[in-house]
Amino acid sequence: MNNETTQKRTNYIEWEEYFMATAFLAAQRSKDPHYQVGACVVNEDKKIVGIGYNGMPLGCPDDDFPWGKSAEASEVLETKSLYVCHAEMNAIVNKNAADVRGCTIYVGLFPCNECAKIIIQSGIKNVVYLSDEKAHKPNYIASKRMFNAAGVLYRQFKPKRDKIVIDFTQDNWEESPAKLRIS
Ligand SMILES: O=c1ccn([C@H]2C[C@H](O)[C@@H](COP(=O)(O)O)O2)c(=O)[nH]1
Ligand SMILES: [Zn+2]
Repeated sequence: MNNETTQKRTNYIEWEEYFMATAFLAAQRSKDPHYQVGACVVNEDKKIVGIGYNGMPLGCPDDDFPWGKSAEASEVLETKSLYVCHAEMNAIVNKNAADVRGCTIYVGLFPCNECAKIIIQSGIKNVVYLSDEKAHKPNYIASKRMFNAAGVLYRQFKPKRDKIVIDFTQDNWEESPAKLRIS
């Protein structure tokens, strides 16, 4: 008996899950011991045109620059804050399209004021974020003020599932095709 299925799969991830998961995968490249942030820029045709994560600038070795955060004002040069490129900035400068006007940026953490400025100036029109845990801080309040004034729409991503797990072990491709566990 031929039990080949002719129906399409139904357990596939939705576009928004795909873009946010791409941002989260990029975040796994981050060397920041406290925050791993990823960002994914998507155009109006649902094509990914830029990906980035928080990291040291090109030519600034991860092992030579500081990753600590708190310090006396006199020691600020030995904190990451003066050096790290934020995920949003990297995703925008890494773009593989002429520009990112009208795009949506998917990001794990609501953008800070510096990223908000770059987002606005680049022409990105929508921000989809997961965490807003820094919302009480002045620079994040400033981000919302600028987005509101500039007409950049922002909304929180509400995941329909807790996990998307990528598993590279592949015993039998046909019997268990995509080793992507969704829960
Ligand atoms: O818009 C943002 C804000 C922060 N990040 C990254 C940069 C740092 O590595 C961490 C923590 O930020 P702090 O300013 O030290 O709190 O998160 C980012 O990528 N994008
Ligand atoms: Zn930022």
